[in-house]
This record gives sequence, C-alpha cells and structure tokens, in this order.
Amino acid sequence: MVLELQSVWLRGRGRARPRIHDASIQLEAGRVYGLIGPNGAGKSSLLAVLAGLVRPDRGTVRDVPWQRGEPIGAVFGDVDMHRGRTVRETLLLRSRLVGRTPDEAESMAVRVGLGAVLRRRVAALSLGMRMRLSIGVALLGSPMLVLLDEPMNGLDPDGIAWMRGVVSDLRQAGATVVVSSHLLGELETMIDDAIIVSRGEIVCVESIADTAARGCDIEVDEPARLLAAMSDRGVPATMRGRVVHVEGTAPDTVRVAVSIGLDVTRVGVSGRVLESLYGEVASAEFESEGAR
Ligand SMILES: Nc1ncnc2c1ncn2[C@@H]1O[C@H](COP(=O)(O)OP(=O)(O)OP(=O)(O)O)[C@@H](O)[C@H]1O
Repeated sequence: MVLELQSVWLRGRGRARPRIHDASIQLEAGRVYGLIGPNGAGKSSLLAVLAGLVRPDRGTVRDVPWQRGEPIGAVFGDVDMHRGRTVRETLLLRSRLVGRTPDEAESMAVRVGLGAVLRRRVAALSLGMRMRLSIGVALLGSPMLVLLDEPMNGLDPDGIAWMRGVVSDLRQAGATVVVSSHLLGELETMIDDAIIVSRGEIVCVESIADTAARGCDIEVDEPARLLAAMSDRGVPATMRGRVVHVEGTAPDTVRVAVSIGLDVTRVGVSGRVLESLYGEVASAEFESEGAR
C-alpha cells in the first residue's frame, strides 16, 4: 500500500509564506521515512496533514488509514495526557478507544519499558518515561501509519536504542513510519529514506541505502553472533571488543542484529549522509535569505 500527497498546499497565517508549498510524495508500507529540515521548514505541518489534523488548501491526500476509518499512531510534540492519570489508566483508556483489551494495555506497558511503574501518575514520570508512554499510546491498536514528531526528545541513550528497536519492529510489521528529528546521527540509523524539507517545500527524498557511504560501527551485547550473521550474509565485518565494524549500511545492519535477538547499544555511521544533505539545504536557504 502506498499513501500519497499530491501537490499539497497549506496557507500560512496572513501574508506569511505557505506552510506547505506544492508538496508531492508517496510513502510505502514497511518503510521508515525521516523528515529533516531547519526550524520552521514545515515538518510538523506535513505530519499534521498526514494525520488529517489540517485539511490542505489545495491538493490531494490519498490512501491514508484514517480515510478508511483505521487508526493511526502519532506522537506530536508535548504529550497530551492527563497528568493525574496513572500509566495503566492512560494505556487502558486508549485501548478502550481503539477496541483493544486491558491485557493489551498491560503488555504495551511492558513493551515500552513501563511495566514496573503501572501505578505511577503521569505527573510523576520523567520526560523520557512520558515519551515512552506516549509511544505506547500511539502504538495501541496496531496502526499501519505511525507519525513521530521529535520522538527522541527526553530519551537517554538507552531510550534512543530502544526507540530504534521500536521503529525496526514497526517496519517489520509492514507499517509506514514518518519520524521528524533534528538528531541527524540518530535518525540516520533508523530510517530508509530522508525527506528534506525547506521553506515549506519537499526539496528531495533520498534513500539512505543508496547514498550512504558504506560502513558502520555497531555495539551489541554478543558481537561474535553478529559477526557470524554478517559472514552468513556475505557482508564483510570485523570485531573490536563489543563493537563490530560492518561494510554495510546502518539500517540493514541494525535490522540483522535485531532479527537475531541482539541488544544494540550504539550505532555509528561513517557516512554522515544526513548531516551533509542538511548542510546543503541550510546553506542554500542562507544564500536565498541573503539575496533578499
Ligand atoms: N497552527 C499554525 N497555523 C499557522 N501557521 C503555523 C501553524 N503552525 C506552524 N505554522 C507556521 O508554519 C511554518 C512551518 O512550521 P512547522 O512547525 O511545520 O515547522 P517545523 O519544520 O516543524 O519546525 P521545527 O523544527 O521548529 O519544529 C512556520 O512558519 C510556522 O510559523
């Protein structure tokens, strides 16, 4: 299934430039897209259109789950959860809303790492725990479109590694995932394609696998097993301590590690693809501002 935006425009306030400017894109099932661009570029506005929160002034939105009455999952900025409710009540409420059982709410608490704090109130959770809870709320109902606006805010390195696993599981389940983030190094290790946004326009869509300089360093709990798995797949790899250097892309390598049940604690990309793409966009914006 492919969902699609075709020539979408969204007006800005008053005489401000459009929030979205003639954006067209197709998003495939089982792929993870990273939305990157400077502040105010239009990333959240694109997510709002995909979520059906705002109706474009022009253009069409096609084949999005909510158009078929199916749930989507979304984490949008600040968490919209009642501070007086407990973790369990928050998940239970969402599970009722999407027709799921209390058991599923409890197993979601475990899946997002909050199984030990079921009775804690939202007000007493750390920022990272609140983010985990809002991800849990977003994933109840097994949505096939998941929109994550800055989901790594407040997560510690363990939390970010966990997030990578969550995204990888969603990809494997065939969901379409769109993640916006300014943490380019982290984002690069979890996405398949980068959507670069600047001044309301989708400037380009780049496949990370196509463009990444090959090679990444990955730290896992059992490096020897990853080395063997890579060798089985004919991908050259070497090991130093817990770190395995793999002559392949980070998303592919993480996928292999997760599929054989390893814990990934760190991934380093030698290519720095997103940083250089972002740098090009930012300097083009700077030049066009200067030319005004
Ligand atoms: N609700 C709104 N109504 C009108 N204009 C808005 C609204 N929300 C954002 N904008 C404007 O739309 C433009 C794009 O903002 P948007 O929040 O989509 O950018 P962003 O790329 O997500 O930025 P950031 O990285 O800062 O989160 C900005 O000029 C912003 O001022």
